[in-house]
Amino acid sequence: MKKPRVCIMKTDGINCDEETYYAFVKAGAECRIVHVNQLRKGEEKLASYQILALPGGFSYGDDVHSGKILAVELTSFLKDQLKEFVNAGKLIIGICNGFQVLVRTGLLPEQNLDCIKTTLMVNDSGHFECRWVNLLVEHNHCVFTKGLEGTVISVQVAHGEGKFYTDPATLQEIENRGQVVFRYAGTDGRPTVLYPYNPNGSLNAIAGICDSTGRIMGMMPHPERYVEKTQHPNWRRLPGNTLPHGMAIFKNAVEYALQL
Ligand SMILES: NC(=O)CC[C@H](N)C(=O)O
Repeated sequence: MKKPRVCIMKTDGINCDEETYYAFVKAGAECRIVHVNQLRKGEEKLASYQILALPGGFSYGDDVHSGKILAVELTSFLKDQLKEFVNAGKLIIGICNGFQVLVRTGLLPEQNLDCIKTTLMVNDSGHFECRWVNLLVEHNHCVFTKGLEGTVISVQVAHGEGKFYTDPATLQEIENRGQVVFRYAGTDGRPTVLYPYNPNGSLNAIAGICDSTGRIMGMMPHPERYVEKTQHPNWRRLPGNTLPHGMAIFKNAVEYALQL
């Protein structure tokens, strides 16, 4: 069977590309790590892929603002290719720094490459947060979380600028359209704005959102860091049949991309 192709975008400072590669290969995809300069020079084309993954890391050292420079590169030099990719019904996932890039391009929340409506700002704690958190998966139309809706999953966060923030009207729009995919949850599985369960002070406990088609998704936590059972610190105490929680996200993407 033909495997969907994933373009894992790389540039200076990105450091989760190999883990993302591993997760997508495990989910059944064929992956290539593509430097943004290869796309800029025309050596690679987004059109030859079905999934675009923007991995975590510190692109350009988080200079100016995390994800900003890569976002400007994408909107300045690859705008037409990105539009074509999105209009073809393909999938985009942004993880952590990738989510920061997606909001700064305007692809999230609403596929509008000329309008930035949301941001990810410095954590309320004022420092980098690197640990496991619980996420409640919302019931919505997101392609990546099919079958996970209503469950609470464990994943890692590792960021300094992860506080989801926007103006009240946009927040309301995102909520009304059901674009919230993940919320930070307490030990009872309910969304919370309280630290440390909500690691950054995100509005409405938002940890990830998608666009209105459900095909573009960004999240601050790292699902690619929980695709093997033994990556969980408590794995010996988990029921034997527990699937690593991050895996479903990559499997859903690959399954959807098979039809493209
Ligand atoms: N792990 C990451 O992607 C880091 C995200 C980002 N550069 C931050 O610290 O906010």
